[in-house]
Amino acid sequence: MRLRELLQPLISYELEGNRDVDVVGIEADSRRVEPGFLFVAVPGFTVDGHDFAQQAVDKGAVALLVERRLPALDVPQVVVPNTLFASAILADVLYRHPSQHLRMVGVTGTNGKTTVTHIIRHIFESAGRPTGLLGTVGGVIGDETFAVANTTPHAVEVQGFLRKVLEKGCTHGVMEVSSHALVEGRVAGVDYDIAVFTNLSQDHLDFHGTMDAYARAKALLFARLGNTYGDTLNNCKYAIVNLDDEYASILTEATVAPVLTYGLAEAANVRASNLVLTHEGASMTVTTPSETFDVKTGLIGRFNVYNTLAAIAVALVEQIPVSSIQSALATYPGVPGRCERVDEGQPFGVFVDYAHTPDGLENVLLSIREFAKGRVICVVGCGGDRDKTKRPLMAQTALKLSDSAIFTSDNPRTEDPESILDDMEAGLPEGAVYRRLVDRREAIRAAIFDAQANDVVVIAGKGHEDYQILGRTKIHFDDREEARQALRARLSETSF
Ligand SMILES: CC(=O)N[C@H]1[C@@H](OP(=O)(O)OP(=O)(O)OC[C@H]2O[C@@H](n3ccc(=O)[nH]c3=O)[C@H](O)[C@@H]2O)O[C@H](CO)[C@@H](O)[C@@H]1O[C@H](C)C(=O)N[C@@H](C)C(=O)N[C@H](CCC(=O)O)C(=O)O
Ligand SMILES: Nc1ncnc2c1ncn2[C@@H]1O[C@H](COP(=O)(O)OP(=O)(O)OP(=O)(O)O)[C@@H](O)[C@H]1O
Ligand SMILES: N[C@H](CCC[C@H](N)C(=O)O)C(=O)O
Ligand SMILES: [Mg+2]
Repeated sequence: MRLRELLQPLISYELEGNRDVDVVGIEADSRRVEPGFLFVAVPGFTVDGHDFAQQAVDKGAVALLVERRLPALDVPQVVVPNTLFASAILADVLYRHPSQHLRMVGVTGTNGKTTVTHIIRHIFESAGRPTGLLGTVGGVIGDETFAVANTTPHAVEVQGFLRKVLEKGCTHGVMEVSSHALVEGRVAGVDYDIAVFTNLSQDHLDFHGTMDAYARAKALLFARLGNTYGDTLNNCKYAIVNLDDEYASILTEATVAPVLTYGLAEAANVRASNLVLTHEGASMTVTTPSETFDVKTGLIGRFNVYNTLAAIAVALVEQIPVSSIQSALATYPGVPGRCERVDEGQPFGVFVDYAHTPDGLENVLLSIREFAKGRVICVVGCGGDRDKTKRPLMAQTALKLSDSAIFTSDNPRTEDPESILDDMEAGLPEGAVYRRLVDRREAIRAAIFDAQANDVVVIAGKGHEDYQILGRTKIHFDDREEARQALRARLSETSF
């Protein structure tokens, strides 16, 4: 595509050089530039991408998107105020606006995004609407899966993925939209039809600074929905918001689109009542302005009632028949690494879960306590190079809501694993009883060797992850495999 065509939707930019060069790709990492690419110079948190422009040109970049003009480079330079946002718009143009040809659902919130997007995809596909999915666990189109580096990747990856979704014949796209992505404009070129808010609680304060700024980041998704209600179905935009969350009004006030609320509160448009929560799942009655029906799901815990309601609300605005929603929920297999059972025939429960925030941990432990007949044993750690303020809170939650807490490493990244554990311990009261085992394998083993009949072991924080990041190295590590190995060893030694 010629540079002049690519730049068409940009409102304000300066360009020196030939507008007619042919651009075949866009890339913000000089190391991945190929001949014919436009290189995007991003002033990052660690280094400044402008310093790599020469390297990009040497590798064949035919144009540069920059925030300041760079001297002595013999390719056209497009100067814009914010290269991240501008590159997101250009990626949408390069991939020929895939989101405009799909019904696009974006799900944001601190916890539950992965779960809600997976349930939505399952309902859509069960109702004959092929749906591409993008999020923490990866990209999914039909039977194909694609690895991703981030929950919401860079704009070029997002747009390239959506183009694939469209080309594979999908009618819908559903994706997790992280607050980082919203602030950095990774989805600035995506035309969402439905925005969903799950909840907001403490996380990522290292990035956003305050809860207020974090909430405003989430609201960006809702601010972008237009007010085309009443148009053809393809143009209807909806905001779907958890009314029981204390931040709900920030989201509803941010949008001009019609709002459909969900929750347990009387006032919610899609409301659940008659909840029956067991170790096998949940059943509930769902009331909407026009009908009342029962649903059953294999997902455990009150928080999953919210996730289920969010997905039901989306399905309803997409006019999926209630019977289809009911049968899809009843057969939903669950999300990898979210309350995933590990069963080797032992007489106690073992769950691997992705709770990595104080609220996530509280929710999963409270849910498990509701049905655990014996003790709850919790193995948990906190990620390095991430929000430090959540560490003491997660340790307090684990101590308060479990009978035996074992603190260990999550992904320490470039931090000293022992000092992350020190941060966790700093929140604990004098005389608190817990164990500290920095080696995650040892911690999982200790929990499984400690468990007695009817106890429940919860291994929290890493869920589906099949790696551990130590320093800058990624090693293979999977909580489910580790639990299975420890269970086999235990069962070979102990007869219950
Ligand atoms: C805080 C954050 O958003 N960081 C992202 C950011 O990193 P950064 O600003 O430090 O990048 P940098 O290293 O300074 O580099 C600046 C620019 O120079 C370029 N560069 C760098 C070196 C070089 O040799 N050549 C070159 O061109 C880089 O490609 C980049 O464009 O830009 C990088 C390139 O796009 C991202 O990979 C990186 O995400 C990292 C991996 C990350 O872990 N982000 C997390 C915090 C994140 O985004 N998480 C959210 C939330 C998850 C959730 O809660 O659901 C997510 O969506 O995953
Ligand atoms: N609605 C919810 N409210 C509170 N906690 C939840 C909710 N849904 C899930 N959780 C907890 O949070 C963990 C992560 O859930 P999930 O992966 O769906 O969230 P996410 O928003 O995608 O997380 P991430 O920010 O890492 O992408 C789960 O394993 C569970 O412990
Ligand atoms: N999306 C979350 C995942 C955290 C998972 C946890 N295992 C960790 O590595 O901190 C984040 O980027 O903060
Ligand atoms: Mg996720």
